[in-house]
Amino acid sequence: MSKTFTQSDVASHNKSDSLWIVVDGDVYDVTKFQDDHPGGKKILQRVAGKDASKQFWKYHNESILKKYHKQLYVGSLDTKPKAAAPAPAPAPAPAPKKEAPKPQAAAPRAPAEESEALEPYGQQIPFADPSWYQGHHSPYFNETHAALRAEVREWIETEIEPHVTEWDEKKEVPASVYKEMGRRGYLAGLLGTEYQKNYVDNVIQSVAPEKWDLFHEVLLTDELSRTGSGGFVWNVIGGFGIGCPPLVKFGKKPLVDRILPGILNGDKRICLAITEPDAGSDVANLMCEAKLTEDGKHYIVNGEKKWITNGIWCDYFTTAVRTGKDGMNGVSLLLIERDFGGVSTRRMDCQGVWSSGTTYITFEDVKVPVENLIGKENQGFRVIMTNFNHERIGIIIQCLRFSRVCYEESVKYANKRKTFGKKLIDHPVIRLKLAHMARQIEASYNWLENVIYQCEKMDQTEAMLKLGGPIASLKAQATVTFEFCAREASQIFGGLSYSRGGQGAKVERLYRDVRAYAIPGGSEEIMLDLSIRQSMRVAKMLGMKL
Ligand code: HEM
Repeated sequence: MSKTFTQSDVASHNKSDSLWIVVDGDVYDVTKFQDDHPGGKKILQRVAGKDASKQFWKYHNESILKKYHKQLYVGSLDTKPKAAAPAPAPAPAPAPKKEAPKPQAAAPRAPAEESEALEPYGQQIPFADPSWYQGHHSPYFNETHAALRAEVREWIETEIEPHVTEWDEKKEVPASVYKEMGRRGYLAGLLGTEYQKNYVDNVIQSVAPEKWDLFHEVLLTDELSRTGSGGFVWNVIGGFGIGCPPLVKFGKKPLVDRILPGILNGDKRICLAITEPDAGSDVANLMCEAKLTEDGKHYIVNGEKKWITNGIWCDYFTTAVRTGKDGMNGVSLLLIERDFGGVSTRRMDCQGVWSSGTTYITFEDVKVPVENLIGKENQGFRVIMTNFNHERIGIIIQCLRFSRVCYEESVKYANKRKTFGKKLIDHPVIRLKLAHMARQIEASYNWLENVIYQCEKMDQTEAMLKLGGPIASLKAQATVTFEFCAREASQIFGGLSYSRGGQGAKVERLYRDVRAYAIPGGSEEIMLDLSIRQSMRVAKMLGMKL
């Protein structure tokens, strides 16, 4: 139980050799911390023994208290109202008894039930969360999504968010976090398929595997992205989210059975290695070669891959290689294992997503058994194309939440910062910025919901044909929205988003992360062009009349 103090107890600790302050009814002993305080010790000494809530909130955001609470908190004022007991942390549910494992494709969703609006959730800042968080009706989200939301948000707010800035600066997230993603059963639900319950030790606590749908996947990625760090999100699901689905959907069963449990339980890491120093969006022209040995048992792989997310930490590389003639019909996918030897990885220095481990890879005479071929020889391009839709949807979800983070941070800051005698929010020019951010976020998110619903309803081939165009267009829409919101938020935060850390930390970081979303997975230019070309081609096939 925490200690209780009176106001006069606190007032007696008003000197630098014993310096206490009160923030929101909680008492902090900052005696030892004062020399390390980035804002200076004098400023703390001026409020020694006093309630410093007002001053504290002027200069910091919530994550500071979460981060320093354990180190500095000594008790609460006797006048502080008692809070309700926190909900116990979820213990992951064991996976059901294992049957012969079989990867499943997404099943069509049951017809939408007439939905009651869910209870409002979160801080109720208009447009800072999707509208169903504010008690609006939704045909897509129900109680199972709300339960998952509560579970993930609790974890992110207590264990992740307070450390994200530090991890970004260190360019690394502790390995225990990816492990925890597996332990909580999250990885098995992020593949664009049904929940892979037969391959994990623990299934997600709050949603029964048979109730899992693509909207749970959207929600999980969305809530992870509230950290406001592309580096964090890509660290935990970047390589996995694009490298693992081809294995699950097109890998041979013995290969899947052998390696998938290690990946989904968070013990092993996988990434997607397609891009090369000389082949980005132009995938059909990649050069990394795989030659079949004379006995037909192995491929010998030689070549380079560049900008590969998570590569430095990975055990497995879902790799695009040239096994045949030039162009798209000579491309195959191979699952390369680091243990085969001949695989070297080095970290690349990039503008953004610092903690994601962007990697340069060289393959030198790597001997890969033919059993590790994913899909059919020379037909890898189709697998890559199918995978692109999942990758792009991930990018869209993240970009839209990052846009919301920029907007939410701006709204909060605009409500406390005063200039020319008024709060920022009371200046019409600032409200106009917020309004332009919100309208783009909401329009894009509503389009995303529609696309996800179509993915649920269509089979894979139909989805690849009919949704390739809209998803490409929405990817461009999402990255442009993100860039706009990061820019406008930076203008609202001013100097605080120009320096790193502190109140503007999320905005400054996200501004640097923008290009990591606008370029990979298909640049905006390629996406917009493809959206029309692909949609026209499909419409022509389906009988478009011009
Ligand atoms: C529990 C007590 C406190 C802790 C743990 C704390 C921690 C920090 C940290 C980590 C920063 C670096 C910037 C950031 O990450 O936000 C900072 C900056 C600062 N703090 Fe504190 N602080 C505390 C109390 C206070 C109080 C009571 C005041 C004012 C009376 C204050 C004034 C400032 C100022 C002026 C800055 C510099 C802000 C800037 O760079 O714009 N701090 N503090």
